[in-house]
Amino acid sequence: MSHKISFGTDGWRGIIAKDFTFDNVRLVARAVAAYINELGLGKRGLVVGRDNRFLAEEFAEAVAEELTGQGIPVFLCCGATPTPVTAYAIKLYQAAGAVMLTASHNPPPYNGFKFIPEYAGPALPHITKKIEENIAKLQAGEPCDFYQLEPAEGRYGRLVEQPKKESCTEHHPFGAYIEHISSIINLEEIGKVGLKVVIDPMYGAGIGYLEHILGEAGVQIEVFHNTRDPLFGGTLPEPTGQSLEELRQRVKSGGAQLGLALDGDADRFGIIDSNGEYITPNQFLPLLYYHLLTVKGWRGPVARTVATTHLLDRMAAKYGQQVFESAVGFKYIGQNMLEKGCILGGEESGGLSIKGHIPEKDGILAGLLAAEMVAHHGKSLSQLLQQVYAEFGQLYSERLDIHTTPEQKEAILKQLKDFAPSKLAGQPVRDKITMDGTKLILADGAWVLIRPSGTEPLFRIYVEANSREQKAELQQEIKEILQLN
Ligand SMILES: O=P(O)(O)OC[C@H]1O[C@H](O)[C@H](O)[C@@H](O)[C@@H]1O
Repeated sequence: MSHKISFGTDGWRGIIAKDFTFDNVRLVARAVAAYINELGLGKRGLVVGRDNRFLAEEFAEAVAEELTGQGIPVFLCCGATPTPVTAYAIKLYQAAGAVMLTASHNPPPYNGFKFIPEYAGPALPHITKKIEENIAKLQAGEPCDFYQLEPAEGRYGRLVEQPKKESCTEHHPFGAYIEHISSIINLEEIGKVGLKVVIDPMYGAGIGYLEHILGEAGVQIEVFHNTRDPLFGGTLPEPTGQSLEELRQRVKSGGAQLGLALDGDADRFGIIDSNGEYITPNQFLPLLYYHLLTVKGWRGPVARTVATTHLLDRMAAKYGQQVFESAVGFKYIGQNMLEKGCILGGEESGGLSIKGHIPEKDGILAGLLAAEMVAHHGKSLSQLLQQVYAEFGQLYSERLDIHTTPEQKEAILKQLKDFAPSKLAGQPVRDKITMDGTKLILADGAWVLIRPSGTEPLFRIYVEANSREQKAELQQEIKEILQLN
């Protein structure tokens, strides 16, 4: 039976054994091979990485087999590998791209397939469209235009030449990635100040990274949830305020300066301050931009999505810099970073990267930057935040995730088409942006955005306001208008 396989906000996701079957994974791998060979890049090879989920090794081997079967050498990463490390390995091996098998922060029954092109950031829609077309052709029994390449030697091309388990680590991009990261982060300064950091890799592919880098730098480390568990301890591997309760407790009870968490494939970050407070991405991104501008002395634009805080815009304005706004998805941020020379790209869902790194979100990098900021300023992140608020004003932002039936979803989408209120919460609507959902900007700078998620069966309502009261009022009004109460 043929399944509809499509690449959403960030890759194809499916339930293991239902949609995410060996047959389908092999099919998508062949479609990727065809795409790479159509470009004439096959000989450069593809990196294959995978997270810690159920049957991860077996799925990665199946992908490697299909790729090598199409004449593409494979750099198979040994062990669970974070998405940003798999992406970095493309640069390291000068490969034509990478396949990353992960369902990121989705529930345990899921797995996923991300294709990362040679620029080492998430694939843009025109690329995934080509892969989807190849999938359809293969499903219909039509041949794709494979280039006739010499098949690579052995099952895994270059890597299978040394298939012994003990030599796997030699091919792990871990060491090179750490060296690269160490050239971006001031580890010396972090090591000097006697920091204590608690780390929660959420049983995911990021196990070992933050603890190794910070530990080597001389930071006192406490780590938990650092064994493989495809059931993620009964929770979701998503580092949000609600899911980081244990990290919060451990930071407070252990007198640590920071708590750092990663999602299932370590491309997203979660940060807990010394007082146990969850620092949201919308708070951390402005802090980081400020750090890059004032401490590192960098100058350059910032890339954010429509759903991300406008506090970044206020900073950019003060420093005479531009802001590039895009639809949700790090693929668009990555593109803006590459094309517009942004020094920071980030989004409210917990993804960021900076100049000098790959255009892919990286939770490990984010955690290390948080440690660098705390070490440099000798202050907690919430103290630093107060400083930023004093200079740029405070904004209150929140995202509500609303579960809908397919019928409700259709009805809301219809309603949104002509959604153009002249006022919201008593403020005139100044602007309407429809690049992803509907965003309404009010005269006083507050804004709301309503959009369907591309990764979950949800509608998201984002609000950013000038006060807590205004935020609540806007949320209530939007829910009433869309009949979501
Ligand atoms: O809001 P959604 O469409 O569900 O997307 C939420 C997030 O999904 C993935 O993690 C993407 O990599 C992110 O770039 C995106 O922000």
